[in-house]
Amino acid sequence: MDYLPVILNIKGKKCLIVGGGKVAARKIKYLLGRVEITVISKDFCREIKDMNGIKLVRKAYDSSDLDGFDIVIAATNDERTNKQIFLDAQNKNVLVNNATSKEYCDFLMPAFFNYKDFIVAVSSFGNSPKRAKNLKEKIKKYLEGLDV
Ligand SMILES: C[C@@]1(CC(=O)O)c2cc3[nH]c(cc4nc(cc5[nH]c(cc(n2)[C@H]1CCC(=O)O)[C@@](C)(CC(=O)O)[C@@H]5CCC(=O)O)C(CC(=O)O)=C4CCC(=O)O)c(CCC(=O)O)c3CC(=O)O
Ligand SMILES: NC(=O)C1=CN([C@@H]2O[C@H](COP(=O)(O)OP(=O)(O)OC[C@H]3O[C@@H](n4cnc5c(N)ncnc54)[C@H](O)[C@@H]3O)[C@@H](O)[C@H]2O)C=CC1
Repeated sequence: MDYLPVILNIKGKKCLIVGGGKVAARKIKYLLGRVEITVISKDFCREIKDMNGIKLVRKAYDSSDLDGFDIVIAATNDERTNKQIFLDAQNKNVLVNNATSKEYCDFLMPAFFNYKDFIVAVSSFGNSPKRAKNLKEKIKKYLEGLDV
């Protein structure tokens, strides 16, 4: 497992999300109000359309779309496009997360929650995101009422 857990400082980073469905919407919410966000997609779900403070660009992904960004999240439902985004990002030194393949990610998104002065995050190294989510929920319940 060639992974190292880190806490990424995203302050001032320019973030691109490719894809406009529910998975993109969830990942946008993690960043919303904290960084500059652009979303490129062939179409956008209602939840994304209703978000304030993000730039929406209706188009199919193209390699030049990455220019000027620090971080990209590939969240289309087309694995080939997401893999292409990963390859382009590697070429351009853009940090990349890919919603359809752990193999083509620089970083994975853990299941996480804020707790008091902490953040608690759980990863299955991409092997079982649903179980990571379930474990997160159990830890959350366990911590309720605990004095840390
Ligand atoms: C590798 C990774 C890349 C990344 O996205 O960063 C990835 C990849 C994939 N996820 C898939 C499926 C699902 N993912 C979720 C949920 C979450 N997935 C998240 C992270 C990650 N998912 C990264 C690894 C995390 C780790 O290390 O464990 C969470 C934790 C964080 C977040 O992204 O928000 C978030 C919980 C948020 C929360 O609530 O806390 C659910 C359940 C649900 O949506 O409720 C399902 C349906 C599962 C089912 O139903 O069985 C598929 C198959 C798609 C398909 O087959 O179509 C792939 C692709 C593949 O596995 O190759
Ligand atoms: N990582 C994760 O947490 C999870 C990942 N998934 C996977 O993530 C993928 C996306 O899921 P949803 O958001 O539910 O899909 P969706 O079908 O709702 O949305 C896909 C979006 O990608 C856009 N798109 C497709 N090709 C494009 C291109 N070439 N250029 C620009 N935009 C393009 C579409 O217009 C659409 O807006 C699915 O393949 C699913 O299997 C699903 C659940 C959780």
